Amino acid sequence: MLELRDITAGYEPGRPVLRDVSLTVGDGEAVGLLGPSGCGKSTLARVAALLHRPTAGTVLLDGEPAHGWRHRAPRGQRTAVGVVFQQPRQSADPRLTLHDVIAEPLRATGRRAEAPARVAGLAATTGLTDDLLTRRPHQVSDGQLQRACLARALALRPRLLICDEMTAMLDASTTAALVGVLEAYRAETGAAVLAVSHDPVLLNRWCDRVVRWDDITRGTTASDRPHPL
Ligand SMILES: Nc1ncnc2c1ncn2[C@@H]1O[C@H](COP(=O)(O)OP(=O)(O)OP(=O)(O)O)[C@@H](O)[C@H]1O
Repeated sequence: MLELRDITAGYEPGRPVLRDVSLTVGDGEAVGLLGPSGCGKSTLARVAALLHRPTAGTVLLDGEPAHGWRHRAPRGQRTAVGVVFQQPRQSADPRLTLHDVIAEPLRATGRRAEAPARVAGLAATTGLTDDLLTRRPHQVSDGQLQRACLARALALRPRLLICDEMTAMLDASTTAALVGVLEAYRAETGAAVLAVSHDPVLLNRWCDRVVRWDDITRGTTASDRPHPL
């Protein structure tokens, strides 16, 4: 489903935060990626989701190399992948109602007509009531907003879900609810998952296989570099 080959990526020329990282997620497989804070997990997740262009290496989705990132990614590749980030408030437009947050991918792909039925179904799946759907992000809790972000990630029925510390800021019951939603979605659709976290207990419970950052990188990482004084 997803193959990351010798990925090098960063934010400033000549200063990669990760180097020569390789990782594969098979069809229908749930892979956990475990690593310390700051090593580059989120950066790699963004590369895998075609949101951040690597400086070197290849991203393959279903064996097809990716050539475009963000809005330049081909629609077929972009819509095959759903992403949930750690901070829902940074990834949801504060002007939109939760209904419209969830419907965003449908609107962006010209499928607006499907939104009412699809959003209602996703809201039920993720435990959002009609009342919450009419509110804006600042009028709901982090957990409620993250439920909407997960619903948004599922809106186009992705075949790969990338969850970057999806539950890091949530309480135990919301964490269990969201992981339950994902497991039900996988059971129904056979989708694959790449779950990024620094919590081994969660990843071991949730994933078929857990890989450690040190096992997938051959080069130095941000955390290896000396900090400037
Ligand atoms: N937009 C950015 N611009 C510049 N540097 C960044 C940016 N995002 C991340 N970095 C830097 O890249 C390095 C890796 O960050 P990244 O968020 O990928 O790590 P992480 O393993 O996901 O960390 P955490 O577990 O704390 O979320 C860090 O040194 C970070 O400061």
